[in-house]
Formats: sequence, C-alpha cells, structure tokens
Amino acid sequence: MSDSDISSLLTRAPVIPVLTIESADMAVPLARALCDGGLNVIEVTLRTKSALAAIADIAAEVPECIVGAGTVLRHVDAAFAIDSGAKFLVSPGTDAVLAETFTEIEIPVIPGCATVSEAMVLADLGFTFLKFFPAEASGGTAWLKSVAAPMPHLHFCPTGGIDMRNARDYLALPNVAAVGGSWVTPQDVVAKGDFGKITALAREASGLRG
Ligand SMILES: O=C(O)C(=O)C[C@H](O)[C@H](O)COP(=O)(O)O
Repeated sequence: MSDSDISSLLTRAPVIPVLTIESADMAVPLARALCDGGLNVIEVTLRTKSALAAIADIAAEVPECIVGAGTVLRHVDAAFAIDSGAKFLVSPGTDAVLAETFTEIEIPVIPGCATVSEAMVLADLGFTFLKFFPAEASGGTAWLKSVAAPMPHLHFCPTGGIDMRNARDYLALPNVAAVGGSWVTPQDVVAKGDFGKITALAREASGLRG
C-alpha cells in the first residue's frame, strides 16, 4: 500500500457512497447506477449478511467500479473482505489490534479516527489518509481546520452526517481528499429499485468539486 494508491482512489470522485446492502441482488444494479452518475469508488459496509456477497458480485460484474469494504472492525473482517474482492478497506475507528492488521495489508486502507491523539497514532504507523468519523458529531469542518495547522501532512475522508447541504464546505478544505456518505443511496429509494434516482443523486454529488 502506498500513499499514491490511496490518493488516486480518493481523488477519483469527490464522494464515496457508503452502502449498507440488505439484499445481494441489489448490489450490481446499485453499483452500475452509481458509476453511471460518476461515482465509481464505493464502500460497502460489512454490517449485513449480504455484504461480502455484494462485494464479490460488484467486483466480478462491474469492472468500472472500485469497491471497498467499510465497517472493518476486526482482522477477520479485513481477511474476508479481501477474499471477496474488496479493493480497499475502511474502518470507522481503529484500535491497536486493527491498526496492527492494517499495517500488514497490501491493498489501500483508510483507517478511521475521531481525535487528534488517534490521528497521531495512525500517522506514526505511516497512515496519512484517514477517515474522520463521525465527522459532524466530532467537530466537523472546524475540527479539520484546526488539525491542519499541527498536522499538515494528513488528509481526511470525513464521513458521518454529511450530505448535499454541507459536503461542499468539507470539500473546500485543503486537508479533505473526499467525503463519504450514505445520502446518495437512501434506503427507501433502494428498496423501490429506483436506480434512475440513484444515478441522479450520484450525478449531483459527483459535480460537487466542479
Ligand atoms: O460503518 C462504517 O465503516 C462507518 O464508518 C460508518 C459510515 O461511514 C456511516 O454510517 C455513514 O454515515 P452517514 O452518511 O451519516 O449515514
């Protein structure tokens, strides 16, 4: 894993959609709908029974999509996600054991943090691209502006409480590489199978940095 791998991942699109997939059947049409709207880096959270199958299906059937696994909490999550075809891993927070696991992983990893001390530990281990979660609840853009002074080498992917109302404020900050969020795939729209609406939401989000 190198910084340039993660940087190229996070600069492909301004938004990484965070998907919680209840039914694996939805995975491929959802990924295609997001890619059609210009968002081709997506995070599937490991919070459902279908998550690993969803990652495997997207990896096999939607080559234009770079699919990663989110909610990686333990070593075993990382191992299963990689076996299923995940191209990157994301965690909401990073304890010492998970941090150790992440240092041994070859694919890009975006470890989560919510405090300066946590960011310092991860930076010490060599991680310079971090997830800031839960972003809004932990200080939002004010936190990111504050940490830029003592830690100018770190870049963040803030996630948690971000949507079209505040995403632009985050993306305007020099230490924000991209933002993550579930707003692009609302559960009710997914349940209805309204993939046209998902593409429209993705297109709106992909224009955020333009
Ligand atoms: O499970 C993980 O790995 C997480 O980090 C949590 C997700 O990123 C957030 O649940 C998305 O937050 P919302 O956009 O506010 O819905």
